Amino acid sequence: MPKGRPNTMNNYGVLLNELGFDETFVTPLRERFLQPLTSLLYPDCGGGCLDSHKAFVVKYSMQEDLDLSCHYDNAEVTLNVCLGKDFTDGSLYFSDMKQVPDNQRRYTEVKHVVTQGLLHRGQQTHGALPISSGERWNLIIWMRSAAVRNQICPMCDREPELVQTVGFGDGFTQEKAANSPKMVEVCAIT
Ligand SMILES: O=C(O)CCC(=O)C(=O)O
Ligand SMILES: [Fe+2]
Repeated sequence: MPKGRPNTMNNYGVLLNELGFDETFVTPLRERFLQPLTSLLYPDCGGGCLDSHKAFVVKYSMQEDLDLSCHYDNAEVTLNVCLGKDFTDGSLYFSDMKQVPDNQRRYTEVKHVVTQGLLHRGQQTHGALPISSGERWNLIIWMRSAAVRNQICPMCDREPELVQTVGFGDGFTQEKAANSPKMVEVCAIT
């Protein structure tokens, strides 16, 4: 079965839509359980009107990716769940929102506990430190709000130019008919 990379940063992992998990698992999780929380926590960045997502599992091991460099997500709000397995080190770190210049950013390390989920703004810069043994697997859900990203692309900070696609694409929509097809942005960085 052909298999895509989870995103352009991680080399190892799996996209959950390729396993058919969107309709059965991720969409109900987002709508029923995550959006009530994100509405309260992140009303400033679309937490109350999330309407699509990109979900994937990332894998780190001694022979594969060890860490993830500092970045922001193609998301308004992100859920990151530590699935295990056994590993040492590999903490997450968080810094300021992407608008803060590199040389003024402060960093906080967060030890991620297996089974626990962590919500954060997608545009807050973050990364994962190298593991020093074992395997680290995380479920990542990049949640998106068309109402927010249709105004300005969160990856290039410009007005989106749209091309038609199937599925959620990168979460942009053409604000015409309610049932208009989903669109993907041409400069997508995922
Ligand atoms: O490995 C992690 O826990 C972070 C993954 C991440 O930040 C991402 O995929 O956007
Ligand atoms: Fe990320």
